[in-house]
Amino acid sequence: MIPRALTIAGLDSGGGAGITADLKTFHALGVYGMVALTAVTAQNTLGVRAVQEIDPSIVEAQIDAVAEDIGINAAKTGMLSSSQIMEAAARAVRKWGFPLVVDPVMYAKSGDPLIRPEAMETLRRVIIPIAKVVTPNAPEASHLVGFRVETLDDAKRAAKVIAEELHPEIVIVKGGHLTGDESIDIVYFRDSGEYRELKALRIDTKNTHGTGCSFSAAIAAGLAKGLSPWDAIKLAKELITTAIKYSLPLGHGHGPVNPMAWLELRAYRADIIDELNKALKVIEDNADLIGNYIPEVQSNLGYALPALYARNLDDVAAVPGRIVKYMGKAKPSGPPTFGVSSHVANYILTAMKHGPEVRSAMNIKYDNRVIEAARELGYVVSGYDRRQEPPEVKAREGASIPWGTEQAIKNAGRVPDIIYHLGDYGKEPQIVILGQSPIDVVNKLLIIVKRINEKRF
Ligand SMILES: Cc1ncc(COP(=O)(O)OP(=O)(O)O)c(N)n1
Ligand SMILES: Cc1nc(C(=O)O)sc1CCOP(=O)(O)O
Repeated sequence: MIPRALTIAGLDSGGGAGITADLKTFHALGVYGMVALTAVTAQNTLGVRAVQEIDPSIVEAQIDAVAEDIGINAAKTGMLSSSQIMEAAARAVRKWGFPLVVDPVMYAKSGDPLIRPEAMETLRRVIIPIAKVVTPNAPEASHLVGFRVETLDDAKRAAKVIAEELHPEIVIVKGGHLTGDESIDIVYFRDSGEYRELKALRIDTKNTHGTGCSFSAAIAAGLAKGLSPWDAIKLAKELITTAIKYSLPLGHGHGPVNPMAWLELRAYRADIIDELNKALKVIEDNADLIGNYIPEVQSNLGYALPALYARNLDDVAAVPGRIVKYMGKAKPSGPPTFGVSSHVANYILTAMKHGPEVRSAMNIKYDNRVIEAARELGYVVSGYDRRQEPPEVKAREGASIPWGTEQAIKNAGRVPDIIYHLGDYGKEPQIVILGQSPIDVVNKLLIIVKRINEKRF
């Protein structure tokens, strides 16, 4: 049966934190998500404007309702703003006995408070002691222990104090607010007294709204799936690092992290390979026609992840060993794979900066008839002169094609359908056909080639 997890948390109307972040995270990890809503916040990326707490008896009733009927394999708490809500949640947790991850939410990213001052003591006395895992960031840990947590040594000391004084099984003092090239979380196991560290490269972004929510939800999802606490924590660190890397630049403040990236990246990668395979089949079905247009350097057909995810050459799939000319026919050398193209991938990544929907391209042999036919057919054609390439660009590995593509886009005033160059010393002239998908590119090529063939007779 599908694992089931519950979030006991607040609603962020901006969709970045609270229950919406939690549900996205649960589902990204293949866990069915349920909600016990504790508060409605009128909130966006800039701050919290208003809060309406839910009646504590309704919070408890929500937990009872889903526990009785659907079952809860693990849960997490987020915003618990009052002592009464905390007492109600704690009663239900004790009654049903599921493992609990506590994100001790105190302030929003904007600095606005999400807990009543008098509830701080209830958080310490009632909620944290029933946690399997508690996940304070450095400022939250400081509030819980009464000293400033600014260094890794402070974080270690705070984790031990929280475990010994408040009795959760595992304490994670998160490193997001600390400094250094790496974000290091300190994990402390109360029973064994053991410390472990979780490290990830620090990602330079202001769009971190919902980080703590998604991280704690991911741990709860891992526990719901039956992972050991340590495996659940490691999985959560991977998910949140991906969610921050691909966070969304929305709003004017701290944009939301993107837990769906965990799922979307896998789905898009599979889809891209499928689409390339379909287009390569069309090339093989027209191998004689297309064989005449394979250049000396061979051809490649590339397809990039959507703009949010396309950062470098590894995010573009193409044909390893390229599309060769064999016995006069076009023949893909191998199955489409990510990270195997540099030339075609660079055309695509540069074009995407100007037209994010243009995610595919194929290079063919330069032939003046292709340029003429493409123009007659109404395609936008634009060239660049490799001989004009500045020496500093030439000297930089991999810089020539981005430079040339920029020139061609500038000349056309938009991303063209066709980019060509007439070569340089030791560089074969090329034509590159661009499009939204590999099928779009191959269709353009076939339309052009058929037009040339029609004109011959
Ligand atoms: C309703 C609600 N719950 C929790 C938060 C905290 O989220 P955020 O401000 O992004 O901070 P972390 O998730 O990183 O701790 C909130 N703002 N609203
Ligand atoms: C070698 C080469 N040069 C091209 C140019 O346009 O200058 S296209 C090309 C072939 C494709 O290369 P890849 O497999 O790295 O995409």
